[in-house]
Amino acid sequence: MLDVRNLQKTYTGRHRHVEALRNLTFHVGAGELVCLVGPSGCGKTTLLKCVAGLLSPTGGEVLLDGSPVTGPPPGMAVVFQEYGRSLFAWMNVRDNVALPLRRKKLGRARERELVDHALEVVGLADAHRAFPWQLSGGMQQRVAIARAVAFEPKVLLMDEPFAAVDAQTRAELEDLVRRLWHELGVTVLFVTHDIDEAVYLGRRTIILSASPTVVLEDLTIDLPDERDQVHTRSSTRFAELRAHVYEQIQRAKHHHGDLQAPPADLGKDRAPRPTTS
Ligand SMILES: Nc1ncnc2c1ncn2[C@@H]1O[C@H](COP(=O)(O)OP(=O)(O)OP(=O)(O)O)[C@@H](O)[C@H]1O
Repeated sequence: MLDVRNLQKTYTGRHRHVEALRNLTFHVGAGELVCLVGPSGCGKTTLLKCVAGLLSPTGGEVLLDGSPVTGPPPGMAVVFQEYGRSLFAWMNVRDNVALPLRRKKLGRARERELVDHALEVVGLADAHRAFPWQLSGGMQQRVAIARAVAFEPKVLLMDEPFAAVDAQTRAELEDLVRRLWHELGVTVLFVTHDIDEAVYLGRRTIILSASPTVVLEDLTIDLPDERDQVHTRSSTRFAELRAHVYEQIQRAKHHHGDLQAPPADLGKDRAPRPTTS
């Protein structure tokens, strides 16, 4: 479905060159939910923008179903962290959600159907006439998610979408993403700097090194598929995986792409079984 091959990105300015991504290769299968985690400034947003076709890589390529991504592909939707900036204050919830559908020219009835369904699944059916500034941060982020859902994407890219909401709202939104992923069968690439979130959400977590960035580890999250905030997070396996990702991130902070990635520490009893795909 989604292939990132030898992706490189160097920002070139008049006085400054920043090699953000050195060499990234990974594959996301259809219907997977994969998290990307790494130290602050390691290039997560840069990577996501390249995948979304919003930024041209310096080298390598992104393929969606075998076709190179050279601009925003029709089957992709992105949810950014700054929901406040992605919603238009002068449009009500319904119009904000409907906005990207306009260029699909689906006809009014179908558009209404998609918007109603999207608002229903994110739990905002009653708030469709409200304006963004009348909603809490968590509700505004739900509107941004509804907008992505209404678009019926094959691939949903999420860039630290819950970084700005409180812990309780974050937990609710995490469960919402898992539910949507299950119900819609959409492929999700989820960027986060939150280690718990990276373990809780998906079946795989890709751990990135510090910039210039390479893939440090592609870790299988072998938690049962039925997850909930209380039992999953208090399970022994969750704690083991969390500790492992934490240690890897600590290592990642000192590990730049110019070094050979050392193998994951498999010697300890509690170490998870990392896989590379
Ligand atoms: N437009 C730009 N011009 C020059 N350098 C940039 C630009 N955007 C990002 N960078 C640099 O590229 C590197 C990666 O930035 P990026 O925002 O992708 O990292 P990140 O992992 O998303 O950061 P954070 O965890 O803080 O959100 C940083 O060194 C940053 O300064």
